[in-house]
Parts: sequence; C-alpha cells; structure tokens
Amino acid sequence: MKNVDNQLASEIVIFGALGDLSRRKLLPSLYQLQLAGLLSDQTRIIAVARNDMALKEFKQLIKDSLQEFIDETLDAQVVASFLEKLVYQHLDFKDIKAYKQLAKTLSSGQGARLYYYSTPPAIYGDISEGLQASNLINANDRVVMEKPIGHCLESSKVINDQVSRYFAENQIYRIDHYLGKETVLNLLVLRFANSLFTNNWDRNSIDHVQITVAESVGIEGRWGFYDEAGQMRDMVQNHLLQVLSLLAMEPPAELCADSVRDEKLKVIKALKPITRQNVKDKTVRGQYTDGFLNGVPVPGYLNEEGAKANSSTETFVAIKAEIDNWRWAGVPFYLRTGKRMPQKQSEIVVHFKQQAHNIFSESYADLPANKLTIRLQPDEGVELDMMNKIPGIASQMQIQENKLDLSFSQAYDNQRVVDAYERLLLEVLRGDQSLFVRRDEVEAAWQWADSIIDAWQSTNEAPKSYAAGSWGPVSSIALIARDDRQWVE
Ligand SMILES: NC(=O)C1=CN([C@@H]2O[C@H](COP(=O)(O)OP(=O)(O)OC[C@H]3O[C@@H](n4cnc5c(N)ncnc54)[C@H](OP(=O)(O)O)[C@@H]3O)[C@@H](O)[C@H]2O)C=CC1
Ligand SMILES: O=C1O[C@H](COP(=O)(O)O)[C@@H](O)[C@H](O)[C@H]1O
Repeated sequence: MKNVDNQLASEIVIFGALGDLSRRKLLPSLYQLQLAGLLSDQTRIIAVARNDMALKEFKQLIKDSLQEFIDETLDAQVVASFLEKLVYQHLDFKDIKAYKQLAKTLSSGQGARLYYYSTPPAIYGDISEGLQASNLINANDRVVMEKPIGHCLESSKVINDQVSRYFAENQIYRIDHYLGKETVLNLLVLRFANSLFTNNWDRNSIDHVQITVAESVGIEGRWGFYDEAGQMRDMVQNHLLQVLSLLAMEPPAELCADSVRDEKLKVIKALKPITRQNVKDKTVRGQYTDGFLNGVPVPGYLNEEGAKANSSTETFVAIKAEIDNWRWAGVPFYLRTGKRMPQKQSEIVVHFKQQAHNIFSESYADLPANKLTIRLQPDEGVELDMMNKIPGIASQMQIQENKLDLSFSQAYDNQRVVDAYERLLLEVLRGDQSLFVRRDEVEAAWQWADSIIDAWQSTNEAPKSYAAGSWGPVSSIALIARDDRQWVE
C-alpha cells in the first residue's frame, strides 16, 4: 500500500472522552484492538473531557461502558491491561492556555500521536489552536475529525481551514464510519475482483440501482443535535454518497488512498444537480409520526423527548440521483434512508437489464431481470437472483427464479463482524488514509446536498408524514413508480 505513514501512533488522545460516541464506540473498539493484540504495550490512551474526575472513577465508568456496549463476554485480563492504558485529563477545550496542562500529561517522546476530535465540529479549530499553542503538534501526528463536518459547504470550509492551519492534509483523517464496514469494503472486491461484475457494471447492463439505509431507531436522546441536521446532513451528505461513489466509481489504478479518493470524487462531482426547478420530481422528505415497531407503540418525531413543536426537520429522504457520465447516463440511483423504519436494513440492489429476447416464453412469459443484492447490514452477504431450470422429467423446460446466496456468517463460520470503528482506528494508528474522506470529497458532497436543501427551503413545504414503523411517506413510492419501478422490500 502507498500513502502510508508506517509509524504506529503510540498515544491516543480522545477529546470528548465522556461523550456518547467515545463511550459507545471508541473505547469499546480500542478494547477490541487490545484483545486482538493490535495495540502495542507502549500505547497510552489519554481521555480528555471537561469534568474534573478522578482517574479511578473514570476507569470505573469505562469498565461499565465496555460491559454495556460490547456484546461478547469481556476478558477480565484484557480489561485490566486496557484500563492500565487509560489516563484522564480534564480540560476546557476552548481555553487555549489550559493546554499546557495537557502537555504535562502527554509524553515528551518522539512517538506519533493520534488526536481524536469526538466533540461538536464547531470546536475542532479551538482544539487545534490549543494544541499548537502548547507545541503539541508534530509532523507525524494525526487528527481524526468526526462527521458531519459543518452544516453546509461554507461552514465545512471554515472548519477545514481552521484545522488545516495546524495539520497538513496527510495528517487529517475525516471519518465516515460506513467506509470501515466490512460489507462496504467488500464493494471493491465484488466489483474489481470478479470479472463477471467488472465487465457488466455500466449503462449497457444495468437498468437502475437502489440504495436503502433504513434504521428502526428514532432520535435516541439526540433531538437537539439531530433537529439542526436532519437526515440529509446526518446520513445522505456523508454515508450514502460515500457508498454511492464506491459503487459507481471507475476502477482506481491502484488500491491506495489518493487513487480511490480521486475516483470517488469524480462520481460526486458528476452527480446531476437537483435544484429548485426539479426538486419536487427528484426528492421526497418525510418526518415520522406516532406508530408501532414490532407491535410496540413509539412516539412520533415531534413527541420524542426534548422535542420542540412544529419542527420541519426531515427524518426520511428519498432521492432519484443521476450520474452524468459515460458509464451511468440514463441509469438512476434511487437513494432512501430514514429513522423509525420497520427494521434496520441497509442494502444495495443492482437491477440488471432484462434479456432482449425470450426463448422460454412458452413456460415463462416475462423473464425477470437478474438482481444483485448486497446486504450491508445486518445479515451481511451478497445475493444474486437468477433463472434456473426446475429439475425433472415431466416437462422439458420449466424454469423458475432462484437465488445464489452468499451469507458471510455461514461462509466465514460465524466470524465476529468487526465494528467499523475498530478498523478505522487501526488504520489511523497505522497511518493509512485509504478509508478516510479527503477535503475535496467532503466539499463536493456538500455542494450537491446544499442545492437540495436550498431547494427544499425555497418551497417551504412541510415534510410528508409517515407512521413510525412504515417504509416512509407514500410519495416515496410514487417517486420510483413514476419510472415504472418499485422499491425492493
Ligand atoms: N454519537 C454518535 O453515534 C455519533 C457521533 N458523531 C459525531 O461525533 C462527535 C461527538 O458526538 P457525541 O459523542 O454524540 O456527542 P456528545 O455531546 O455526547 O459528546 C461530545 C463531548 O464533547 C464535550 N465538549 C463539548 N464542548 C466542550 C468544551 N468546550 N470543553 C470540553 N469538552 C467539551 C462534551 O462535554 P459535556 O458533556 O461536558 O458537554 C461531550 O462530552 C460529533 O461531532 C458527532 O457529530 C458521528 C457519528 C455518530
Ligand atoms: O452517523 C450516523 O450513523 C448512524 C447509523 O450508523 P449505523 O452504523 O448504525 O448504520 C445514525 O443512527 C446516526 O444518526 C448518524 O449520525
């Protein structure tokens, strides 16, 4: 692999260590890396947060978090050695002078540091400035920035500019945890290690593509944060566009960070703009109302804890996206994502074109087209719908549609699915940027998303309602039905 800084980082500094992401994902992932023997004996984890807390109390809190957020039984010895790595430092991230205190906690050795900004993006600049003011940034240190970076193109530029004042682009790791999912990584293998797909991956063979990222959860106590963002900024601008770009990009010349990022960027830049003129035809935004999930009543968005009345923030988005290039001209990519849908289900369905001529019309009048389903989560796997002869003597040529199903849990003997954050943290420790998003990608994605948000704002229309536990507003069915197609459910 190229573009790799081979110096393993030896200090991991988490800003916002008492926050939700840190307790639910980052520290449990670091425990898993320790369990797998992937953290060196020298690695220290410096947890930085606002509260003044004794180290003993902090360690107990993290032990409880590991128990709460890791499904498997914990290994007591590994927990003990993991907790030994922890150091706690309280700090107000906006107080630039206070970083001197952090400097005393960090080692003065030459080892690379990993700074993880698990805080609201608005203070990424303050933290970077504080680190610099106390001479805590060296050329081989790395910084991880959580998404969404900003609220729009302009604010993302401000944040990126602030951080870039102190860190070079090859030190900045913009995380999009979908890029660390096994099944998203597998898109590269599926597309570029199987000539069957490599050679049939374009407008000549593919009719259309559906990408669904459905979540059954609601806002989960994050109403204030979420209401400022909405599903477009929280999911589409980042996760869905990253998945779409991996799915649609040209083959990268090699498997290195910039080669892959160059190709992803071209896809995002080639997305046809959705503007005030066509937004009604190309998008649907929805908001869930009271409903039922698995028979249990759940509140609507406006009845969630902490909700304010009359918010018009969307919790569901459907988009007919089109990529203006030779490969994909005329092939729509229908995107759909929402909260409080019937189940957690993220998948890509690639609909191939129908056979031009049907020689089996006597037994099967309307030959269905092949369909490739890539199950991102849960029940990770790949499934191909294809036609097959029904074995038997009675009739010569009875045929039916069947599935080739590669379920990863069966194929790989129920091997544990590695959490995306485990992989991504390891990649930063190793200094490999391949699975992180470059600044120009983030900005191109904002440009496309901003135009849609602007068009929605100009129409001033309330989002369409859908009952919690349903697949979204009726108009999302109409969006695809207008093209004589339907969502796969
Ligand atoms: N939670 C998740 O699942 C995901 C989160 N993210 C992103 O990760 C980042 C963190 O999110 P999350 O953990 O949910 O947010 P939280 O609000 O739970 O955590 C943020 C932490 O930052 C601390 N903080 C904020 N300002 C300061 C300050 N001036 N000085 C010291 N500490 C401060 C907060 O401290 P205090 O509690 O004292 O206010 C809090 O502990 C955000 O950028 C978010 O968008 C991205 C994907 C998923
Ligand atoms: O980034 C985010 O992702 C989660 C969904 O992640 P997944 O790995 O569970 O699919 C989403 O719930 C959250 O709102 C968003 O900020």
